[in-house]
Order: sequence, then structure tokens, then C-alpha cells
Amino acid sequence: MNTYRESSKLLAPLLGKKNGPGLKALAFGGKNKAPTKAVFACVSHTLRCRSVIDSVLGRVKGETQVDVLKDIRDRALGYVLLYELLLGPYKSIRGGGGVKRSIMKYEKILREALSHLAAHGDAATKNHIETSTEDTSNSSGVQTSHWPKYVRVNTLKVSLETAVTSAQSFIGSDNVSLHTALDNIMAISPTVNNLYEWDLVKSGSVVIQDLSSCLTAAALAGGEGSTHWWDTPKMNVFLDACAAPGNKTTHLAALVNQNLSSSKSSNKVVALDRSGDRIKILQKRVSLLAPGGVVEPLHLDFLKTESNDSNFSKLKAILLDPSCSGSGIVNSPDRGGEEDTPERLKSLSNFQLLALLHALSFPQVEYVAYSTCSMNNEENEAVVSKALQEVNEGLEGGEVWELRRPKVLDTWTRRGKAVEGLTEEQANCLCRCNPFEGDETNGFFVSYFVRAKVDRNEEKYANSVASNSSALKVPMYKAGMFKHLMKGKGEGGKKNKSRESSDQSFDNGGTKRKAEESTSEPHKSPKKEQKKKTKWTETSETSDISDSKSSVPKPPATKMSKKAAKKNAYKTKQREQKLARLKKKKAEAGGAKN
Ligand SMILES: C[S@@+](CC[C@H](N)C(=O)[O-])C[C@H]1O[C@@H](n2cnc3c(N)ncnc32)[C@H](O)[C@@H]1O
Repeated sequence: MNTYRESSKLLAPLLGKKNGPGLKALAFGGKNKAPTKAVFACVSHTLRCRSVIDSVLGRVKGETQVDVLKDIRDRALGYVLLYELLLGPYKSIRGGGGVKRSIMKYEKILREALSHLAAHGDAATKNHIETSTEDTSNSSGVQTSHWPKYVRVNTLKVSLETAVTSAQSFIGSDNVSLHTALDNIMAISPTVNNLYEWDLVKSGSVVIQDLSSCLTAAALAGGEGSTHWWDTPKMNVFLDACAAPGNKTTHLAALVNQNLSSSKSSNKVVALDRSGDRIKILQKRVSLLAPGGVVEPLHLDFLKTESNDSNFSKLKAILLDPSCSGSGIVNSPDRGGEEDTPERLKSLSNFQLLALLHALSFPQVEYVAYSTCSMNNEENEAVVSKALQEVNEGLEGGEVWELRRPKVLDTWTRRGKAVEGLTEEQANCLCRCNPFEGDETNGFFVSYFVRAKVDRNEEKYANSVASNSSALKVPMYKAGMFKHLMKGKGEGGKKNKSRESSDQSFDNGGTKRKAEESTSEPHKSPKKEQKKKTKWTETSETSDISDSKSSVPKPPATKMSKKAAKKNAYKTKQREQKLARLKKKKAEAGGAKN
């Protein structure tokens, strides 16, 4: 469902009429299906703030002769989006579309008009503006308004230094810091509202992306620390198995193509998604963020891929960020009131396990990173534990998949849980983010697997943030460091006036996600659940995901000696047994859909 469109449908008859049925009567009194909680809330807030929106539009017209809604046919949608942009909990429009673009052209003058009314308007207007921004907690109950906004520097297009200098001049040095967790991530003051107007955002040179969503590609590319196994003369291929809208894909492409030795050819990320609509979004993002062939989008079901596919001959590593419950996403009201039922979780975790086992079954693959933006053990540690157990049963000859602590995330403090089947040591290899316990990110989970034949490298990894910070004279981010800038704007002040979201969906992509896509959260639910899910886009970007019927991965054909052939026959038998188990699981997974 598309929340903005649904809201505009409900709002339209209420905008024109003075004497007609009210919102509740329209919403719940007719023959139509009752609106979702999110749609009802959106319309009721828009109606409550309508007089403020009209005053803003009036002032803009008076001052600049611009009629913001003039070219917008669906006026109700215009009001909904204006409410979201100026007065809603996130002060931004999630998702993309033509109406958003028409409105965003005037964002600056609209905000100026609102500020003027907040300072000089009549008492009723001031009261409306104030009360609309008072509650800074979102539907999950987590206070996010003090979180920094995370900006990933897209090193395929711009250097960190250029991005920092540009940020300092666009939004002011006081608002800019480098996050200490990873290289090339800026933490921007939450008081900054106009990131989408920044040239570097528009050109894709930097990406607004939640820090948590940057962990997966970082783990895969930097798991072995600064020993970059992918910096070989020949191209290495990475697979992003569930890639759309492409935040992690483009991040990975940037990571594995930076600081390459001069004789090195580019590395490539093959990006799969089984949703036709979503792969189109990914293609758009790739052309902006990672042009030049370093990403190859493919509309394919990962579960139906085979390891001997010609696309995968140079494949070494897989990033797997499959559909999940999204229970870690706290800065999106889409989550409001949604319950993860046991059936839904079971279906999701079955699919996640299948996908992870499939990734681990590619004989040429040596590294796998598996992540979700879920808080549930069932989708995280339990999947990892079952996958390890299952995959290693079928392997022989000293080969074993093992969990490793990604070196690039060595200093990350929140670790995984030692659920059944995992030791404390293994749990310590896993990374989690928990906004309910104070982390300033969405909830997230990352695991990193390595084929044990790969030599251990005990090098201690240290990222470059400290040296970048001193070279560029930009501070390193410390939790709460922007609080003094928020006096009177959020929970730091007496009244909670700002509830800027960290805007990270695209990851919460770009699609959260964001520039356009970044805002239409890519996550994820099984097909039947998807109907219930809220999409904050003007145009529905539905998934065409069909029931996954995975085909069995086949080992690649190779020439071999008699001994090797015998060994291979044994391996094949083992693999067949494993695949039979997989198939059985899959049959049990049944309706496990996106
Ligand atoms: C959580 S989203 C991925 C978000 C993405 N990694 C990012 O950071 O932008 C999961 C994606 O997996 C896709 N998907 C689900 N099942 C799939 C399958 N069997 N094969 C390929 N893609 C699949 C969904 O369409 C969805 O786009």
C-alpha cells in the first residue's frame, strides 16, 4: 500500500467541503476498507495543520508570487506532502515522485515562511506549529531527534577531503564530524534540515545512509582488515544477492574499488533482485552512484541461481541482506503498531536460512556477509547458527565455514547473542545495533563467514578516522556532541520541537534511501504481509516477488584425476544429501516470500 496516495484519497473529499461527513465517518463509516493506522494518522494530522499549511502557502505567494500547488493536480496529495515536509514527525517526504519534486523546488522558501509564522504568526498558528513538533519520540517510542544524520562519502565520485570541505561550507563546520566507527562516514548535526539541497547529495557524491546499513559492505570488504584480498591484478566479482534498492551494493562497489594498486582492474558487484520494480530503482541508483560498469544489475531470483552460471566464474564473495521483518527500523512510522507474528517470523527465517545456505553452497565463494535490519534472534543468530551447523555437515577435507569477527569492525562494541548452537566466541564475531539501548542507529545485525581454508590473518585493524580527523581538522563524532546546537529544537530543550529523522532508509535508502529512493524503505516482508505494509512513496514500488522455488546449485564441471574424481563423487553425494535436506526445508518454508 502507498500511504501518501491512500492518505490523499481519504483527504480529498474533506478538503473542499465545510459541511460533509467528517474524517472518522469517511474512514470508518462507508463500505470501503478502513484505512490503516498510518493513513488515518497522516490525514488527521494534515487536516489539523491545514490552516498552518494555508498560511505558509499564502506567505510564500505574497513574498515570491510562487503558487506552490499550482501545477499539482492532486491537491490533497500536495497537502499531505506539505504536512510531512514542514510539520510531520520527520520533516521530510519519504519516497519519490513528481509531486514531491514539484514541492521540493520550493523547500527553502516554504521553510522560511514557516519559520516566519512560528516567530510572528498569530497565537493559534504558533500553537499549531509548536504542538505539531512537540512529541519527538516516534511510533517505536525511541527518541531519534538527537541522532546525527549519517552521510556516506561515495569514494567512487569524490574524496573524503572534498566531501568534508563541501559539507563545512554548505552546512557549517560546527555541524560536521567524522563517525569513528568506519572510514568515510560523516555524522552531521540533526539540526541540519536541508541535506537534500546539497549539491553533493544531488550528484550522488555522498549518500544519506544510516550507519547501521553501512556495516554489511564494510564487513565483507574489510573483514580481513587492510589485507585486501580483492586487490589482485584480475577483477574479482562480488554478488549482492538481494540488492535493491542498492545502498549496500553501491557502498560495496565503492569500497572494493578504492585505493587499488595501479595495475589492478576494477572489481565488479553483480546485483540481483527478484523484484522487477525494485531492480529498476536499483538501476537508477547505480547510474547515479556507481557508473562505469562496476555494478551489474540482474533481475534474478537468487535462490534459482547456480554456481556455474557464467556471471559467477570470478565470484569470491557474497553480500546477503535478504527480506526481513524490519523490526530494527525505528525512525520510520511504517513500523507503528505492526506485530511480528510467530508465523511471519517463521516464514521469514526459513527464507533467510535458505538464502544463507544457498550463498554458502557456492564452491568458489570464500567470504559471505549476512545482515538484517531486524532485532529478532530468529532472523539473526538463530539463522547463522543453523546455517553453520547445516553447511558444515556436508563439507569435508578440512574445509569449514566459520564465523569471523570482521577486522574493520573490531572496535564495534555491541556484539551478537550466544543463542543455542553458538559459542560466546562465535557470538562475539557478530555485530548488532540496538536503538532501544542507546545506539544512534536503526537496529541491525551483521555476520561474516569465511571458508576456513583461507589463512587467518591476525593483524589488528585500525581505521583511518583519527588520522583523517586530524589531517582535515574535523572533529570525530561523540554521542551527543551536537546537543548544544539543539537548544529549543528537540529533547535537549525544554520543549521538544524537532523530530528530524535520520533519514536513513535507503537504507532507508536513498531509495532510503534516500535521495529519492533512499526514503522508500526497502524492507521487506513476505508477500502476503506486504499488502499490509506501509509504503511512503507517492508511486507504489511493489515487489513482484513470486514464490521462491530454488533450484539446486550444481558444482562446476572441472577436469580431475581419478583420486580427485573419487573424492568428488563422495563430495557430490554429500552435497546431494545436503540439497535434499535443503529442498525439504524449502518445501517446509512453503510460502516464504519476500
Ligand atoms: C532488505 S532488501 C535489500 C536492501 C538492500 N540490501 C539495500 O541495502 O539497499 C531485500 C531485497 O531482497 C529482494 N529479494 C527477496 N527475495 C529475493 C530472492 N529470492 N532473490 C533476489 N532478491 C530477493 C527483495 O525484493 C528486496 O529488494
